[in-house]
Amino acid sequence: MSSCPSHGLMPIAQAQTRLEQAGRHQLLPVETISIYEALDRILAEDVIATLDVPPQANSAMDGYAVCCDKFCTQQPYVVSQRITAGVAPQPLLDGTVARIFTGAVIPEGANAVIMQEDAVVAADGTVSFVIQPDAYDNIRPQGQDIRQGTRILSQGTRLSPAAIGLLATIGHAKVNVYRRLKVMFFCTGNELVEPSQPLASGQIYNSNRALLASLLKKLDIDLIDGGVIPDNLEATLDALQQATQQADVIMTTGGVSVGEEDHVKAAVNQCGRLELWKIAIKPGKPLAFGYVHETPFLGLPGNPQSVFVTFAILARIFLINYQGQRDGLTPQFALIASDFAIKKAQTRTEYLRVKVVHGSDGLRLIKHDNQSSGVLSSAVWADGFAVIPAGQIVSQGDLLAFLSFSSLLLA
Ligand SMILES: Nc1nc2c(c(=O)[nH]1)N[C@H]1C(S)=C(S)[C@@H](COP(=O)(O)OP(=O)(O)OC[C@H]3O[C@@H](n4cnc5c(N)ncnc54)[C@H](O)[C@@H]3O)O[C@H]1N2
Ligand code: MOO
Repeated sequence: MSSCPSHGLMPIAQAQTRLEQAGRHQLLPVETISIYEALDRILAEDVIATLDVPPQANSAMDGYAVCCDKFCTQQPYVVSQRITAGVAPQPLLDGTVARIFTGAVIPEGANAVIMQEDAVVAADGTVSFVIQPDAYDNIRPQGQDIRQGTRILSQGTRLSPAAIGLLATIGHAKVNVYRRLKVMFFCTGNELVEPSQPLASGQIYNSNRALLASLLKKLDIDLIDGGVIPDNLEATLDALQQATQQADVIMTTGGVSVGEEDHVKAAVNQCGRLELWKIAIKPGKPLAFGYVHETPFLGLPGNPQSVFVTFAILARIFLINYQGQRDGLTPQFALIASDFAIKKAQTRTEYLRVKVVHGSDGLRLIKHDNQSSGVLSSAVWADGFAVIPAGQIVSQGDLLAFLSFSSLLLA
């Protein structure tokens, strides 16, 4: 295990690269599904358009299709045909106009559409116009959206509502995607009690189970909830080994620190190998990554806020790469002025829970007073994380990288 020599901790960027490479090394099978089931799934092939969209030039307005060469605004025109959306028009007769509606195909011989608001219909049914049209006015040309033969979506795209709409635009009812990633997850700790059960002295409610399940669902992961593993090595070994039969990836919370009641690391070392441990991240330092036999394993620290941060900053990278995602891998961040100061530099890069507020001179980041790794309420209050790189102090007004929760969690 390589690590940062000064503090025995691996820099976050190095851990992220290792996790990305490990995730890319894995391959999921491909399946064909309906586009109506495909939201948030990962495309397993490039999609090439087999037709132009729109397939024919059509009208952008309700009005009249005209030929604007030799056009005269004073002249009354005979309306020689009526073209509605969905029908094939006849060629436009010389010296006439066609009544046309939005989305209807432009007839051969017409090269502009005049809106009906700019037309005057006489009692005899002829039409004159108050404007002189230019060629292509109010015409949506063939292939304006998509040209036949172009790649419209790339392998590795997470299918958004717009991407699914685009597949339908070119007539695809089905799409090839990677099978959903199966993650089996466990919480560890003798102190844990499930919500709704009575709480005895020394016990706490298991919040990581609900938290981690929700974080995984955000990535469209197929969950297997393994429940709680008690704090002993045999139970931990059993649970991890059984999980290799059921899941693509195993995740745990807790038990990765240095106390003799922390058995997860020891169990992974016994039935597999640990590749990463101790990252320069605050909170979340004891994040562990390795393999149980050959099944990838992610051990998140037990503190609920450490679960949230290590999931968003580290585990997510491994998971989305394993899912096959190759676009949008880097969360978007904004640089926003800090409304607070940090006078003491840290040895770990810190992810502070902050809110974005409107100050008199623009946006500002305010931080919650309680940044403890055991605290979840400040994460509900916050909009995202401000990143304070290891070794840096912050003065009021400094620009900080702000990562919104939505950019981190919507994959
Ligand atoms: N001597 C040292 N002690 C600790 C170090 C260290 O470097 N030296 N690191 C600290 C840091 S940083 C962290 S983070 C924690 C991580 O410890 P573990 O991953 O072993 O987690 P646990 O000890 O099992 O639990 C920590 C904390 O979180 C609570 N917890 C655990 N699971 C849940 C759950 N499912 N729901 C709610 N809360 C949970 C648990 O009760 C503990 O309070 O280690 C430090 N110690
Ligand atoms: O790294 Mo721990 O998560 O600071 O509390």
